[in-house]
Amino acid sequence: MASAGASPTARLEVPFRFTDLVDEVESVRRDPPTYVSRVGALKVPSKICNSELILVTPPEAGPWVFTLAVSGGESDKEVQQLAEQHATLSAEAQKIAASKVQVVAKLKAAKERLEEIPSPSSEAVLQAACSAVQAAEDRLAEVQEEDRIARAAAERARAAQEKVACADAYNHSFVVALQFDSSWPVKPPTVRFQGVMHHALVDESGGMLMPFFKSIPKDDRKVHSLRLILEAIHHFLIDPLHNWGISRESAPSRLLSSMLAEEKMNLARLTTIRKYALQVKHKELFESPPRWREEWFDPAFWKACTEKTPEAWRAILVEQLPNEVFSFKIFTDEFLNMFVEEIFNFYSSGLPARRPNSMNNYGIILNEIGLEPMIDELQQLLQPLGELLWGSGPGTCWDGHHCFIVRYREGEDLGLDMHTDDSDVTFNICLGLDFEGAGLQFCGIMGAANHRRHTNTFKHQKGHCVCHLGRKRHGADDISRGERLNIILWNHSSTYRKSEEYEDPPYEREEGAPDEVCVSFTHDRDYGVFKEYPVGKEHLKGRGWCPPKKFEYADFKPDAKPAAKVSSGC
Ligand SMILES: O=C(O)CCC(=O)C(=O)O
Ligand SMILES: [Fe+2]
Repeated sequence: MASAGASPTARLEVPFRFTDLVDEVESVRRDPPTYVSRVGALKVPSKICNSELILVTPPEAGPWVFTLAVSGGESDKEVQQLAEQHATLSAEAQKIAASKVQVVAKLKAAKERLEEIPSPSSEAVLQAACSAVQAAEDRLAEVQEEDRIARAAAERARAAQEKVACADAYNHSFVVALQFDSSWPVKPPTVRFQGVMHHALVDESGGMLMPFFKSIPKDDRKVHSLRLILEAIHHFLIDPLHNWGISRESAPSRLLSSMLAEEKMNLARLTTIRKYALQVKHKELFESPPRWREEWFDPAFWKACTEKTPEAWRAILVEQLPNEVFSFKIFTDEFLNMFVEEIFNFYSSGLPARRPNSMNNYGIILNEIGLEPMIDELQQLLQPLGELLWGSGPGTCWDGHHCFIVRYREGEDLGLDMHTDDSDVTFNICLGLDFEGAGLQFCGIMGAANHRRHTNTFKHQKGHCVCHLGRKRHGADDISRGERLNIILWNHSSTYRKSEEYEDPPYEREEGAPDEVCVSFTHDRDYGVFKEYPVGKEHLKGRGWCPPKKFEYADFKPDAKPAAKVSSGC
């Protein structure tokens, strides 16, 4: 928990009262600041990580998590005006610099003329030449001063413009989770950006750092208020250095350059989202707030979502492998057709899209094209299922996701090498289109003695979802005909990721040689013993990490690294 270092007296004067916190939340819901949207409910998380790094059910007294979206829009008017002056001031500075060049040339010419005057010359001629040199020197001094002033003004305007560019890079609604406990309002809540956030001044998981908490203004009672915290988040998005109480001039240059690099990434992402917003095909997928329609879902799935009982969820599940792999029908054809149309519309827009990971070369990250709010909602619809299947760990408290499309067809990617996901629980939904082959092969859980032993094969079916732990080894067989598109949703739980189970999972010695279908050319040290490296992937030979040293099965033989190419020397 971040501490604002409040005095013990204040703690006594303003004790924690849950009803006060609820009142503050409800006041924000009734009358939100212009930069706030998607105000969620105040919820007790289903699990917390205790001091022994074990996930436990929280006690009665909180914590409480409140999520809402805060935008960095409405950038400072004064800064905006300064930015507008930038063009004028730079043009002025350029003009002055050009006239300085002219005056320097004049001075040079006047000096040369003076030197060329023959020695026995009239006093008047000499006098005139000296005056010309003097006048040019005086003018040069004036222009140099003007030049200095104009350059400084242009530099100030440029810095202001940079600030605006920064505000533009964060002029977007970011979902933040505030976590309160009974030290409120003496101490602030933790504040964490839940979605994609490229920013140099937040930690790896999107959490605000200490200087943010130190600078939050307090109310008349000298304690925190929810509105002041929201205002501080909004200001952080507009001008983070000012929010941290650091002037741009005194900020270390390494910090400035990493801020600029992150701003650029965020701006590039928002630029694609903003441009695509003008050419989307199905506006209902991009509504704010997002709204999933009943008719998009298979009726039994919708029933489970609305009934919210374990029985209703169990009724739709097909257990592909006990406790490890499940499937269910999720979408109707109406939704699938619309969604696929939208994806192809994005492909044909020609807008840049980052690839989901190093293995999928033709996918699109859905959070990068403006679908993040929809996926947030989908994740919340699926959360009870996560709780039901893996609620003591990876299936609990999902508060982040990486969601993307994978595409396979002739001439592009055909299948996917064996791997595990950077996901706590993965949902993999088949959008179609029309294809043959492409079985999804499952092997063991990473670190288990049978990690590379085949467990089952799942056959993708249009509109159906298969779910499994991210640590379960899996890979897709090559497609033998047609084209396949799937939505892959990787769910992340920041609570689970703090636990020892996640941080330091057990790792066992492999029980024996792997099954051929389970070996991976990107991960394994012995792939070549079982299969030929695919064409173009030979350089990976001998570079894998799995199984790690000391965890190899008996008689394990690693692949040798390919011999370095010897230059012919000519
Ligand atoms: O193609 C598939 O069905 C599997 C994709 C997958 O596992 C992944 O992208 O992580
Ligand atoms: Fe995967």
